[in-house]
Amino acid sequence: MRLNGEIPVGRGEEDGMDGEMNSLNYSIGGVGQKLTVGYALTSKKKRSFLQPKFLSLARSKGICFIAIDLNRPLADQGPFDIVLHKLLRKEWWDIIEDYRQKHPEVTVLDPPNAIQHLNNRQSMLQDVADLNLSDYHGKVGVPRQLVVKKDPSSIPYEVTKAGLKLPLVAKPLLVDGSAKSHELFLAYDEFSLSELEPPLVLQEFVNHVLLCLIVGGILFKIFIVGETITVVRRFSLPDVTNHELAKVDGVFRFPRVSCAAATADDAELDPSIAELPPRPLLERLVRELRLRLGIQLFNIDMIREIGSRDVFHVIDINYFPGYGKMPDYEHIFTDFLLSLVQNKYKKRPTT
Ligand SMILES: Nc1ncnc2c1ncn2[C@@H]1O[C@H](COP(=O)(O)OP(=O)(O)OP(=O)(O)O)[C@@H](O)[C@H]1O
Ligand SMILES: O=P(O)(O)O[C@H]1[C@H](O)[C@@H](O)[C@H](OP(=O)(O)O)[C@@H](OP(=O)(O)O)[C@H]1O
Ligand SMILES: [Mg+2]
Ligand SMILES: [Mg+2]
Repeated sequence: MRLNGEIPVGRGEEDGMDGEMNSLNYSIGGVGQKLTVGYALTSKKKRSFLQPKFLSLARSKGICFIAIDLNRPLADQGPFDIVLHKLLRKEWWDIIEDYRQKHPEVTVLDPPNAIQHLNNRQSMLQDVADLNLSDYHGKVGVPRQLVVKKDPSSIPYEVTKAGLKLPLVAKPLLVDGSAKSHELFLAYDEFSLSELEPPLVLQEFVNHVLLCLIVGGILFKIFIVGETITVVRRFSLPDVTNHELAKVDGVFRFPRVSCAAATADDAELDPSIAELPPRPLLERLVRELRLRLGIQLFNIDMIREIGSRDVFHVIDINYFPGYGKMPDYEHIFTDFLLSLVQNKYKKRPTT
């Protein structure tokens, strides 16, 4: 588990993949090993992930990145050892699934059906809930939540029927990498929720600040790259007090909190807030989720329940998150890519 400084990166617009072809092809550096990674990423993801320092380290280790041309059949490109992908286009899912089935020798990161499980905020947390991790160096659960598919007028009734406690965080049901899917609202009463546009997930807000700090609570962002776990601390929303709840009505859109600029790793924090979740708990959670989800590249957002030391809630899981801001991502990622191929060779029977 590493807790180094963050790598500053600018943000770009959210869009699909641009029309560029092979702009990041690199010849293989002077090492014996060759590894060809095809990538199909949004322009934003390319900018944040394929940074010059990473590409040059990869090149020195014999890893070559090739942009996949979406205007040509995938099977005519490569050959690739690994395909890395995160795109907004709907047509892509069928293309990559078909390719994966016809080319089992290529490691596709990650399988499209597994990613789709994380692209829906209802199914995303299901495996954590099913795991029922309690009494294992702590407890991990998920907040109670309700899905509203259509008819916002039924929300007040549904919220009361489900016994959900206010305030509620309203999140778009589907997560597709677009800015809209990250538009979140905090609702102080159930009636105002009818103003929002379904499909939505209404999630109980978990208070997670120990003292009434002005800056807000702390969120643990747990980055997973294969077997490697890296945890960083980010600032989160402040608690909602009962006094505030009684006084305020309405739904309020909140800005992107807990983004890379909200790093709390260098902040002077009360040790009871800053203490990371126990390592054995994280290892167990990640091992189980990797197995159940069938995914190698994701992160988990976790908060510690107010007043507890070891009760945690997972509130979000993201596929292929902003690794460009993960400390030491260059080394972690290149080692991971190389390990995939080494493992493949190890598994091959000798003739
Ligand atoms: N149930 C909750 N209880 C307390 N705080 C929450 C809850 N849900 C979300 N938050 C706060 O809102 C932030 C954004 O929520 P969430 O992570 O679900 O959104 P997102 O758009 O999927 O974010 P990401 O950029 O990580 O994909 C969290 O980092 C946390 O600070
Ligand atoms: O790096 P932080 O601040 O933690 O936030 C990330 C989000 O969690 C990811 O969801 C973003 O990836 P997508 O835009 O592909 O969903 C990711 O986008 P990026 O990789 O393009 O920076 C980031 O916005
Ligand atoms: Mg999040
Ligand atoms: Mg998310």
